[in-house]
Amino acid sequence: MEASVIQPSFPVPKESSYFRDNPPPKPLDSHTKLAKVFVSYHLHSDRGVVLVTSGGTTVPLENQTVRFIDNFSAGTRGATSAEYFLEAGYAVIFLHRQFSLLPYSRHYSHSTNCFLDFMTEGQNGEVVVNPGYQQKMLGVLRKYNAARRENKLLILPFTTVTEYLWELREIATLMRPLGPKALFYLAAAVSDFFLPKDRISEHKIQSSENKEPMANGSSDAKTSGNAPPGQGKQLKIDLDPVPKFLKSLVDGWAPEGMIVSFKLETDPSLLVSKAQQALEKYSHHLVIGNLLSTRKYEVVFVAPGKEEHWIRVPVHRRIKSVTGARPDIKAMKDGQTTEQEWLRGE
Ligand SMILES: CC(C)(COP(=O)(O)O)[C@@H](O)C(=O)NCCC(=O)N[C@@H](CSSC[C@H](N)C(=O)O)C(=O)O
Repeated sequence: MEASVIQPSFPVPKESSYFRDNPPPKPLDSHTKLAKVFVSYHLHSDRGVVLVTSGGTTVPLENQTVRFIDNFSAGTRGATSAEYFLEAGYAVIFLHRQFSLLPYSRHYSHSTNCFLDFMTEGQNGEVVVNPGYQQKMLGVLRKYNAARRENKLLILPFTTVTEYLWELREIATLMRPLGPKALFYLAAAVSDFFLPKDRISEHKIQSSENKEPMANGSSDAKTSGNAPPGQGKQLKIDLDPVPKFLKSLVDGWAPEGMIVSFKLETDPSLLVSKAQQALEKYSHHLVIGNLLSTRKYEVVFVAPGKEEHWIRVPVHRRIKSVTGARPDIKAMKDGQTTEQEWLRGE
């Protein structure tokens, strides 16, 4: 199937119509109750609370979702930053894409750095952490247990962009009494487009000729036209733009909070200007710009009235996330590779 996205011809839906037409997620009530108790506890402890959002949002193509459009994010930025906020004394609400990386457990995930690789069977059949990892793992475990013991970390999941926006609005509104002690650190990779409820197929979109009629007669995500012989039908998807919620966050949901948002680009020539545009458009306190290819090693801070400020991890301290390889400084010195080529090779 070929997919081609038709640029939306609809005006951006206003926030109220979006939340009217796209029902709240089922867990919202329970999440809201947990967040309310959490915020109240830290409000009375006079402690700052950070809402860290992390991971990518999905746009389902069917109600009984088989296919969806995803925004790239492993959750590393959000999970790592949450740990630093906790160490700085903040309480953290970690609103994350379900199954993406979490604070502390991110060090020993199921895939990279698989936790089973650090364990062996002891003499009495007990599970033992290999001596070489005891110190580091103990440090992570102590911080994790302290965050839980002191009730300083609340972890809430989302999956779709609609779930994310409902959760963000509810939690931001609950944080309003914190005033300037509320901080929003928006590292989640949020969809700009979505498929409205009234135009989504109930069942799996069929790719063959004998496709089921669309559940409600409409068929925005539909197969039509013939692909080259021997292939299935083409899939054409007509998406609507998601409301510009970053503005609402400042104007309505949490007017006194401090807001840090992220701008993700792939074209270096666009990054700073797009981050500056976002800063002016949304009146945030800081926009952190990053490129997909170098996001682990460099970011640019764009703040009102200040020159752009780059922060870079020195080349010799960089490790490839997948292979764990360290940079080939000699090859770079010999001109056999450049830093950018090395970075892109990860
Ligand atoms: C996702 C990453 C790159 C981290 O990666 P992992 O460590 O692998 O998790 C993060 O640093 C980031 O840029 N996050 C923000 C990405 C993003 O979607 N930014 C939006 C702004 S938020 S979506 C804003 C909405 N459309 C509106 O205009 O209101 C953008 O660049 O446009």
